[in-house]
This record gives sequence, structure tokens and C-alpha cells, in this order.
Amino acid sequence: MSDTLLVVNCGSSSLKLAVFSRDMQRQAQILAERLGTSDSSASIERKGQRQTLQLPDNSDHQQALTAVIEHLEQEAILEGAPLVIGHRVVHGGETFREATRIDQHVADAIHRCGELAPLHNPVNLNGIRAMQSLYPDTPQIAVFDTAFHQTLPDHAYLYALPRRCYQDWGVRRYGFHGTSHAYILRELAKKLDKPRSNVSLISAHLGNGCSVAAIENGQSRDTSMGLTPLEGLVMGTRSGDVDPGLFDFLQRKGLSQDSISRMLNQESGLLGLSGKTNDMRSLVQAADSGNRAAQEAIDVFCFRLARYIGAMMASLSHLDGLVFTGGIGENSPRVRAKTVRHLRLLGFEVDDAKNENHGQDNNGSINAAGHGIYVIPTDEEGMIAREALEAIDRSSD
Ligand SMILES: Nc1ncnc2c1ncn2[C@@H]1O[C@H](COP(=O)(O)OP(=O)(O)O)[C@@H](O)[C@H]1O
Ligand SMILES: CC(=O)OP(=O)(O)O
Ligand SMILES: [Mg+2]
Repeated sequence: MSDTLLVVNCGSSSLKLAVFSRDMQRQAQILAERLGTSDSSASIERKGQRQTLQLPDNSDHQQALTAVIEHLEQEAILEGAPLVIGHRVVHGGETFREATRIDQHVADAIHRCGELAPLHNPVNLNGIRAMQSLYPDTPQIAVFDTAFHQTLPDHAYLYALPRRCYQDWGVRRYGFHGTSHAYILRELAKKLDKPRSNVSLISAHLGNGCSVAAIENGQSRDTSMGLTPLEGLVMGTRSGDVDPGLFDFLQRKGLSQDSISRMLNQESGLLGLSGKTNDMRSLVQAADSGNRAAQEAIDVFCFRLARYIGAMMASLSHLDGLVFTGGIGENSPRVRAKTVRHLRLLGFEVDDAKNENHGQDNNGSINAAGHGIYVIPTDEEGMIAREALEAIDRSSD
């Protein structure tokens, strides 16, 4: 068995892998996209070099994983079975409060939670099964998006529904992107040179999926995603909050349950509003060329985000900083500036020059006066690797 740590993050149409050495140095980062199409490929980044690996036509996650692992072995990036494999699992319900070694019992529980994350958990499980068959003797650890939010207080996780919905079916707010929010807490604590247990922040993870979290003295106290990763902010293809009355309305218009679910999860958000793309970078370009729908999509995205940042203040007694992260949060000065402009009354103000260069010359800080505002790149894979290692140390104690 080698000294390598492998992280597997199976998303709905993509696959991310990362390889780390035992001392947590990243050896390679892999992104496979457009799975299930005739155009799927993987890009492999290693020591500043990028390679592209063409994947077999219509590869599913399992086939893509097998092809990528074969390549990593050929290139000696992986030599023999990894020491541990960490998997991102999106929904762990109330069952999992920390990273957990996967056995049949745990796999069954992940399968049951799949009812609440149908776009995510089934593909997470496919990744787990693929790696179990490739490396049957390697410990496989599940790291849950929901785990960090298990500290939400009752008043933040209960929906105002009849009690039986929670008691009989587990209908409550769970929250997601916990691995990223926990990483951001850790990085902000380092920046401020404070123990995590004294740090309070609002973390805005803005990728394809988007969520904010209020973290008070190191614990998650509120977040924008709920029972499923559909609630809250406007996302790439997800609507975020809508009036629950919409379901009745659309059904009366003749839409089936499946088509409503597809609409809300895959055809809405930035894509739905712009009618063009779910990609924020392309939207900013389109808006600059005068495309009105693209501009409106950005406006709605930023306004919803600002509303939620305001809402997160209700869970905090002090604030060390507002942090932007994820592909959009890290790279879009436009989104950050536009969002913060709505929040002047709450004491937030961006410094334009610092914002334009993502705070790079200011230790990540981009605020003018008022509360601290930071840009901090997230590292879900690094965090999963660390948690996986801690979990095997715990299980061998
Ligand atoms: N320079 C940029 N400006 C604006 N948006 C960007 C930029 N770079 C990346 N993004 C956006 O980040 C989003 C993807 O975020 P990412 O965190 O990589 O996604 P995922 O959730 O799939 O990991 C896309 O909307 C993409 O357009
Ligand atoms: C939970 C979630 O939304 O994940 P992602 O951002 O990977 O879609
Ligand atoms: Mg993401």
C-alpha cells in the first residue's frame, strides 16, 4: 500500500479527483466533465502542467473513474493502492456528524439519504462502489456536506410545518457545502490569528451550487440550503427559493412532478433567467455586450445573495468577516461589488481597487470601511483528504 491519499468528488455531471502525499502536498488535481456525452474528457493538473485525457464515449462516473485511475497509475502519480480514499458525500441526514469509514451499513445509510439529494448521493455512491472494486483493501471514508451544519439550533433547522413531517420523515433544514464552509472558517481563523472557537463569520460559497452560512464562534448556526440543495440562493441551474405555491400552480398548468423538479434543479437559476448559460463568466461578458437578460440574471443573483447575507446577521453576536469563495466568489469582482452595494446599511463596503485584484495584495481583504470582507479560495478536496486521514486515525485508536 502506498502513502498516497486520494479524494473522489463525484458531482452530477462532473468528477473531481485529487491526489495528496501523506504530508498533504497536492500531487495532482483532476477534473472530468461532460460525463455521459460523446465529448467527455479529463484535465489533469500536475506540478503546474496540464494534460487532457479523452474518455470513452458516453462514460458514466464508474467508467470515467476507471479510465482516470488507469492513467494515474500509468503516469506513476498513483503507485499501488492509496493509503486512504476520501469521498465527498452530499447528504448524510442526521445520521452522520463527522467523516465516517464506509462499510455496508454506512453505504446503506447513504443510499437512504439519497431520497433527499437525488442529484448527488446516487453518483457519490457510484464513486464509492467503483473505488471499492478497484481498491478493496483501502479504507474508504465518507466526508459529508451536511456534517458541519449539525450544530444548527432548532429555530434554524425547523420548518414551520406539522411536527410529523420532521418526526416521521426527517423534513428539516440540513444545509450543504459544509466541508467548504468549515475550510473557510479554518482559513479565516489563521488569517486573524484567533482560535476557531472565537471566530464568527458569514461564508458565501458561490460555485455551481451556492450557499451562505452563519458561523458563530466556530459553529454553523444558520445556512441558506435546506432539506435539499435547492433552497436559498440563485445558483447555476437551480432556482433557490420560490413560493411553495408554485408547485400547485405548475401542476394545475399540466406539468408533471418530474418536469417541475427538472425545471427547478436543472433549467432555472442563472441559466433560466438568462436563457443562455449557467456560467457566470459568460454572463458577465454577455451583460457587458448589452444583453439585458444576462444583466438581469446577475442582478437577481446578487440581490438574493445580499438578502441572505443580511439574514445571516440574525444568528451572529459579532462578525469577524464576510468571506467570498467558490468559482464565482473567488473570481468575480462584479458579483462581490454588486452584492455588497446592497449592504451598506449593515456596515459593509468594498474597496474597489482591492476588490479588482481579489484582495491579493492585502492578505485577501477587500473591504474599505466597516466589517472585514475577504476573498479566500476554497479547497474542498484538501479538507476531505485531511478529514479522511483523521477518520482512519480515529478508527485505529
Ligand atoms: N473569472 C470569473 N468570473 C466570473 N465567474 C467565474 C470566473 N471563473 C469562474 N467563474 C464561475 O464559477 C462557477 C463555477 O464555480 P466552481 O466552484 O468551479 O463550480 P463547482 O461547484 O462545479 O465546483 C461558474 O459559474 C463560473 O463561470
Ligand atoms: C450541495 C451542492 O450544491 O453541491 P454542488 O455545489 O457540488 O452542486
Ligand atoms: Mg461546488
